[in-house]
Amino acid sequence: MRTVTVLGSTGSIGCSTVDLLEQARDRYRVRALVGGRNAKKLAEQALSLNAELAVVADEAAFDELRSLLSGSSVKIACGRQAVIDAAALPADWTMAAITGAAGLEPVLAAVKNGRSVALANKEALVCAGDVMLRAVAEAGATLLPVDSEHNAVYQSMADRQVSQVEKIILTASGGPFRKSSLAEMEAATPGQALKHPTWSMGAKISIDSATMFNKGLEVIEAARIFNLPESQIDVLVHPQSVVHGMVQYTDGSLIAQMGSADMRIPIAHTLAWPERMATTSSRLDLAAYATLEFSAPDEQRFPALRLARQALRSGGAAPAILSAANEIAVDAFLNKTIGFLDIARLVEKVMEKLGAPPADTLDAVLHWDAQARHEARNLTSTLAA
Ligand SMILES: NC(=O)C1=CN([C@@H]2O[C@H](COP(=O)(O)OP(=O)(O)OC[C@H]3O[C@@H](n4cnc5c(N)ncnc54)[C@H](OP(=O)(O)O)[C@@H]3O)[C@@H](O)[C@H]2O)C=CC1
Ligand SMILES: CC(=O)[C@@H](O)[C@H](O)COP(=O)(O)O
Ligand SMILES: [Mn+2]
Repeated sequence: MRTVTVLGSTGSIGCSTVDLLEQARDRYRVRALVGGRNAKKLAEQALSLNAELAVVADEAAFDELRSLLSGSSVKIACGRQAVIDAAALPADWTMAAITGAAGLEPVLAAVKNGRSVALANKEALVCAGDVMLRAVAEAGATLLPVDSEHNAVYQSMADRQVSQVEKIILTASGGPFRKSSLAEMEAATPGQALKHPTWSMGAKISIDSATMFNKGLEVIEAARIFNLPESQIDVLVHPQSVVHGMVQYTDGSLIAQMGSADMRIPIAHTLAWPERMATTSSRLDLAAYATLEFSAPDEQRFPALRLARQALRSGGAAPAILSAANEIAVDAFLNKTIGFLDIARLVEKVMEKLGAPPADTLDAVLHWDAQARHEARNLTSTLAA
């Protein structure tokens, strides 16, 4: 039996992970499940999987969790430190699926165990790349990419001919505004922006897909995971989301990974790695697709890609600043405080103000994350006025 922990078990990736674990009860024992504030879902999952521990980050949700799990053998805890402590419990495999920089310290705690960490939480690697990769190396941990594009590239590099890689290609659906004019995007509502054309995901990443900050964050994530410069990471808009990522080798071979738009496929790849496990996910019916389209992204309508590439080239805290400012801007857009195109405007302004100071320690990353949030909040109120 392998032991597993799921950080962010109540979210979109977390629920897909729990679904896979429920189908393979004989192979995995659940050490800890961690949620933000959804005590009902967390309790249901903990009972279904007979988890040793269930932790809810929000202390206000603790009483509900306690009453839902009273009489069961599941231990319970709450609060930020309890989340980090749960992540630190030794588990053979940990799913890191808390959204945003809130997931950073829990991921680092899991990495320190020196086992396998399946990384969905791209913001953690974007904001603290050096710190995380150093921790992975020091602990001898294995970082397995869950993000569909990175998992695709990882699978396409299975023969490990890394020195023969010319470039990698991340595909992008183009989001709900792929064909929209700037005027339409200026007036876009949260409801429209949340409607992803191909994937069903949490709110934050759905908005990131609509602005294409998701792809920008993914370029930075790929640079960290595959140790490649920004110039060797291409983005290709592919509205069908059938091809998830590709690796072009120096001999001209282009190896791609394909699959239906179901995150249980890459999650299963990391859960069973280095073996494979069966899933019930729908199989691709390529004959049902008349065409597969590919085109270059439009950086005029989607400045997020340019900003992320700039942050990656600048280095230091620039990616952390971009990601933190984006988190605040996405919240403000969802709360209808700012408009859709204001998200990128606000991030650019915060980047201009804070630049790219050094960030080679966790404290420095957290400091610049906090500064960026502060600047972004100030700008949000200016835009709202
Ligand atoms: N969804 C997808 O298909 C993909 C997601 N990703 C990445 O995976 C991560 C998760 O995305 P997704 O599942 O969509 O997001 P969701 O919003 O659906 O889920 C987020 C999870 O994190 C929990 N959470 C939020 N804040 C905290 C906190 N402070 N402490 C502990 N737990 C917290 C939430 O708990 P609760 O709901 O109980 O409040 C929930 O379990 C993101 O980084 C995203 O970019 C990457 C590729 C694909
Ligand atoms: C499923 C996944 O990995 C998401 O990151 C997805 O790629 C988002 O879609 P976009 O390609 O529109 O950003
Ligand atoms: Mn992705």
